[in-house]
Amino acid sequence: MNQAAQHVQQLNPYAIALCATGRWIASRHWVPATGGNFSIRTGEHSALVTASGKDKGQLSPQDLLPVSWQQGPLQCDGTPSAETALHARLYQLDHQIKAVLHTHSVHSTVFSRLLPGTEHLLTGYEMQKAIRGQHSHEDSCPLTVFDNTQDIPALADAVAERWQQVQTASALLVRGHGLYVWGQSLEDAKRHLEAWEFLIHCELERIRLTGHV
Ligand SMILES: CSC[C@@H](O)[C@@H](O)C(=O)COP(=O)(O)O
Ligand SMILES: [Zn+2]
Repeated sequence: MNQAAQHVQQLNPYAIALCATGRWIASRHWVPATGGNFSIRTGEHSALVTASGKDKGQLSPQDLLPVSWQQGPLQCDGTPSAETALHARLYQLDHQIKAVLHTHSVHSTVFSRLLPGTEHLLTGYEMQKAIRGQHSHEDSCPLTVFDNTQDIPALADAVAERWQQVQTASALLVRGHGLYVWGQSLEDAKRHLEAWEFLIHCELERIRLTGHV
């Protein structure tokens, strides 16, 4: 087996795990119509990233493309997610991040459009403790909101500028677009995704019932 084939084989367990995660996310209806993208870190300056335009619930290992930013600019043989620059920036901002999941659920999309400002402070939910670093329902956890743009490097810059706040939630919202979560393992990222979807759903119900954002 040549070196390239060996490298691909070594990455296979990561790819298989991410494909299974994609099926679970799709079963929750959080990645309709090819929306969303996922990645898993494979080194200090590299990750496997979903190929652009794929159905994220029907991924196979060859749909996960090795991407490197070792030399600065992103390098990949193929067309990785249109949002790869944001994934790479998250890995650069925190070396402990091992997986990034981006979804387009109805709840996160609608919720992001109801928020007037650039952050939403969440407090009072036991489920907050599913977020790394949150220890009590009495804590307040800021979920940072960014305006949508097709300029992903600019979005990545905006995230870096507000990283101190953004990192508290292990998640961020892009208005009218969707949710990004990450974790120190794939399981961590999955837990953050499920917890944030639950919290966002609760907040939407609260807003519906009270009329107050
Ligand atoms: C189906 S439109 C969604 C895309 O514009 C984008 O936001 C997205 O999440 C998926 O893009 P992709 O390039 O497949 O990773
Ligand atoms: Zn998207």
